[in-house]
Amino acid sequence: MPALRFLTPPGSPPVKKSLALATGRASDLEGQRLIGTTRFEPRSDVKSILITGGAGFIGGWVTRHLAVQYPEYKIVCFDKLDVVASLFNINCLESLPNFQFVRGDLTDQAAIARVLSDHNIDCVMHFAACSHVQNSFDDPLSFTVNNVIGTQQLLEAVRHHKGPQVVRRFIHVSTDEVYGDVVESACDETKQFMPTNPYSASKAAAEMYVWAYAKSFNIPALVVRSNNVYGPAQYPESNNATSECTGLNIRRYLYGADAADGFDTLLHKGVIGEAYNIQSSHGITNLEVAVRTLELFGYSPQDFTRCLTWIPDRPFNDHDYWVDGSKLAALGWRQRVPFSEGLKASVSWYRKNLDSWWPEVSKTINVASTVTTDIHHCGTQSTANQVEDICDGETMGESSGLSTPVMVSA
Ligand SMILES: C[C@H]1O[C@H](OP(=O)(O)OP(=O)(O)OC[C@H]2O[C@@H](n3ccc(=O)[nH]c3=O)[C@H](O)[C@@H]2O)[C@H](O)[C@@H](O)C1=O
Repeated sequence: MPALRFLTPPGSPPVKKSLALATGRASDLEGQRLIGTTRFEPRSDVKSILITGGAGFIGGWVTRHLAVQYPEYKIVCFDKLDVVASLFNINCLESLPNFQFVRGDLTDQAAIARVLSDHNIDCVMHFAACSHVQNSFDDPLSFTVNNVIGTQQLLEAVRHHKGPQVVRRFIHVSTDEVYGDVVESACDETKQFMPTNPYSASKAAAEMYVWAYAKSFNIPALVVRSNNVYGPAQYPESNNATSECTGLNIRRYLYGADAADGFDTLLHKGVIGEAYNIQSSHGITNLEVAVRTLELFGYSPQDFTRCLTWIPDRPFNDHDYWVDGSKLAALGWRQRVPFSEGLKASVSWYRKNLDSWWPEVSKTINVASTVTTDIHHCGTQSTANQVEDICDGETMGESSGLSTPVMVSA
């Protein structure tokens, strides 16, 4: 099979090593491509889609999904390949004639302009961003540079892109975090932004530029604010599966395949000028995530307390992002994968692939035998009691009767 056609702007570091590593180890995936299930009638006004951050986690799921499900579209993945990205996320596409990878940085407007023109881009899906909240407390300005200035450089390049094709759809990937803490009841897309950390502030700022460019320069934009996405091929951001705060913070988890279906639905059916929440109905506490993960690694309840340690919490930690996803549901999207099955698929995937995806990380994690989970303690209930409750089934739980995740073999 031809090697991936990686085009890199002049002066970029050679990708040969990681390319050989990537293509050489495609077999580790047993040819599996992790994608969603939806396929719509291709749009007549879209031929060539630029996916920024397409070698990352959520961007990777959407890149694989669109490249495999839509041979009618040219899919151009633009990624700077920072530490959280991996060529393994896209090397399974190497044999597809409609897929192209271009290495480049969003803050380089000229590089973006070249890609827009060289590939006659008429649709942009903007995933590239610094996304790890914890890191934004330590290095907030890099989030401004990458997420705000990077988005504006992209908008400027799109604004000035006047090739034979102009951009007809600009899908901006925002986040549910722009709302800040949403605990009392589900919020819809009209809720006021109340970002509480440097990451979510940078995403809120980026959205403001998108809406301003839409108004002033007619950028045909729609915005997506998703709950937490999880699943195979997510960079393991910390050495342990750590969970901060009391362990009782809630997140609503969406398996990668369901997220890919959500973005696919919005690519084909989303209305320009609108924002859409992607809502997961599976809310679960950090502590329960940790306990469920330990169970999947074969630990028994008496081991849990030994594996759970408390470390300092984030400066501020949103308790929940309870969003209402009715607008997207009205377009026909449904969440399919229950958290229990998605977590099982994820754990099994990491046990098989972690050491090849991110060798430098896997050296610090002995995935096979040790999963220690750090829980931030600022609550009153002791770990043991909380863990007991979870083992006795007193948990957030999840809706049942959803089908298993889809993995397409080559
Ligand atoms: C939609 C957003 O999802 C992600 O942000 P979020 O902070 O909600 O996700 P995390 O996975 O970083 O944290 C979830 C939850 O677990 C705690 N935790 C996480 C990682 C870790 O190493 N230890 C932890 O204790 C954390 O305190 C949270 O309460 C995504 O990163 C973001 O881009 C989104 O847009």
